[in-house]
Amino acid sequence: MASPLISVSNLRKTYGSGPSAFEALKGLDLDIIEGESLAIVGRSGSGKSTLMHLLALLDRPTAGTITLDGTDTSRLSARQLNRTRNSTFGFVFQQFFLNAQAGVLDNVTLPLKIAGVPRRERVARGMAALAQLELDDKAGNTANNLSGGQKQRVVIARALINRPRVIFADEPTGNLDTATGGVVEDILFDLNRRQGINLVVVTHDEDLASRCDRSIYLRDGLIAAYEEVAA
Ligand SMILES: Nc1ncnc2c1ncn2[C@@H]1O[C@H](COP(=O)(O)OP(=O)(O)OP(=O)(O)O)[C@@H](O)[C@H]1O
Repeated sequence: MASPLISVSNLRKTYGSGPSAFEALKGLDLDIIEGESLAIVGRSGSGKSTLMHLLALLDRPTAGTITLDGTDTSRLSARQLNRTRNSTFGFVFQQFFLNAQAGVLDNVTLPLKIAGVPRRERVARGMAALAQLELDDKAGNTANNLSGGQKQRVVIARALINRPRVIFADEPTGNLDTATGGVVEDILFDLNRRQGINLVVVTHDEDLASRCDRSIYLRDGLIAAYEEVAA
């Protein structure tokens, strides 16, 4: 069997301390295999976003380990974590997190700017990413002047700009109508199949979950069930 890209062992996350402490994750074990698509599902409050934030190295666990490509991430400094996140992961969140006043191209190339890539290369790679999402004609627009589906495609272009190994998507179609959401889903699964980019999707949408290779169901901070979807 292929070695896991991300391996999680006895993962725990407690928010707060003392009497108000809340154990959101209670000891999870999970391997994410290179190239797979994984849905994280479960009721509100079951720990889905907490798990995704930890997997994406946006937050640190209270206990347990997350190994990325053989590296124990607890050994990385804040700076190394930032660099690893920026170079390895792309993010597609429900609320877009676009700078509404900035241009589409500037939004898409922001991760490259953070990484110190020179402007000429930023523009070339940004335009290529926008072309991939059929948005190159919108490069000069401000992000505000786009439809919901176009905004989510800009977010995907930005997620792709660093050629990520994993895209983390939190309710990626939550703010979109069914048809537009379907287009965004198709783009994400196409990237997974054609480019081998891992997808980790938090969703309440059963249809979206069923398109993933595998789902895990969280209940009260633990994995209650695993489900493989037949190819
Ligand atoms: N910063 C925080 N401080 C205290 N408790 C928190 C914090 N973040 C999350 N929690 C609690 O941890 C639990 C899990 O939250 P989480 O956001 O991971 O759930 P979720 O499954 O993603 O929920 P939803 O589907 O509603 O987004 C919840 O009970 C929540 O109230």
